[in-house]
Amino acid sequence: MLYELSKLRILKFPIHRSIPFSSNALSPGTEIRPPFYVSKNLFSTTRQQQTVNRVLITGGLGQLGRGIASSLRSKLGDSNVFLSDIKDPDSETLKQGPFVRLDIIDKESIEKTVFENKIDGVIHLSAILSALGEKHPQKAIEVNIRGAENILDIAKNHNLRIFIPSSMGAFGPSTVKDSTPDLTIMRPNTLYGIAKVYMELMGEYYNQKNGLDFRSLRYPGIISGDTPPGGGTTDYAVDIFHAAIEKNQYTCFLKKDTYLAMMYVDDCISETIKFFLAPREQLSQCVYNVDAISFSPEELSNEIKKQWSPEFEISYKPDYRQKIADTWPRSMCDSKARSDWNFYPKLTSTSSLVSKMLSVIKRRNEYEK
Ligand SMILES: NC(=O)C1=CN([C@@H]2O[C@H](COP(=O)(O)OP(=O)(O)OC[C@H]3O[C@@H](n4cnc5c(N)ncnc54)[C@H](O)[C@@H]3O)[C@@H](O)[C@H]2O)C=CC1
Ligand SMILES: CC(=O)[C@H](N)C(=O)O
Repeated sequence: MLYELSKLRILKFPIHRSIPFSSNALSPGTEIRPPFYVSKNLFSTTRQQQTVNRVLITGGLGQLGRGIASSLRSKLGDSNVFLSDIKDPDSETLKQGPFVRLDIIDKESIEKTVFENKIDGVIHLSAILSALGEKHPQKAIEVNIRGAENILDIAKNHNLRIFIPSSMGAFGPSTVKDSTPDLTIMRPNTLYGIAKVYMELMGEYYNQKNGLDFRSLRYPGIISGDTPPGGGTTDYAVDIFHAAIEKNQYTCFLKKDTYLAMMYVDDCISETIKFFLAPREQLSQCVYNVDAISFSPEELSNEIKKQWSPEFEISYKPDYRQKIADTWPRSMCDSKARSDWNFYPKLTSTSSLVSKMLSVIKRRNEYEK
């Protein structure tokens, strides 16, 4: 079925005129009412719904959104998963299910979408990633901090289950770098990391105080062959494959011995959906580390040489992203995720990752010819 953008795009707003907030502007006895879809703590502070049936995904046109939507649609039904983004989708994406154009800063439109479509779960992916955030600090604050505040507030007021990915970027230079535990020092020095820590703490606060069903996973760098990464410090581990296939050469923006925690996109998606749909009783905490593989650019390039071409050449030209990478974990301890809700990534070696990435990109290039 083709879901028409124009039908779902919020064009036919009920005209909501703002009432001047000076008491002089109101006649005595005037009642100030918020629009019908704006609610305030409709639900008791402890009630949590047991299932989710209709889900809104924000920031859904980035590296992870379409894959998460497609996997969730296979479980909940195509029409029950609403993809949204500030960007417009391509026609292929529109064919797959409902799409709404939403800016995460526009709280009123998000709340209206939630209300009108009987949304009971949110996967909030809108973000400005680490490297982009250091280049555009105001944008990072706006999207990562104000955006998270908006969506958490809506989830609290409408009793929605909410999943927001955190990141290994929530850790900082003073955090232990190997097998970083769930609970440890968190003093990140990027705007991205600071926003993630704030989001985690606000989610946990609403969980304790208002019973919000808040869930978060601290992802490592996510590696995908068919969707490009959105401006992070771990992007090299995707770019290197495209460069190898296209020109047998890559200039890496990190030093050759920079180890970072990583995960293949299929594992990220399947484990995220498992976690999002898990019964709340299975979860002993709101935020969990998840991890799969750790490698350096040199190790990755040696494996590419082995599996793709011995002629593949890599050179190193570290830039501002090196400073960010130096503050992040080489690996994270995810034992709690494994024992509580059975987190189980399938792709856990550099050689299997390289073989998977090469086959996905080659297949995609063939298809596009
Ligand atoms: N991809 C990765 O390696 C990792 C991702 N994460 C987290 O997972 C989540 C999703 O990540 P990706 O899909 O990789 O990010 P991405 O950068 O590829 O996509 C983010 C999306 O947010 C949208 N967006 C930006 N400003 C917006 C606004 N004002 N309103 C609505 N949408 C807006 C963008 O258009 C984009 O489609 C983010 O929270 C990210 O921090 C965490 C760790 C690793
Ligand atoms: C690990 C992340 O959060 C992301 N990939 C980034 O590099 O910013």
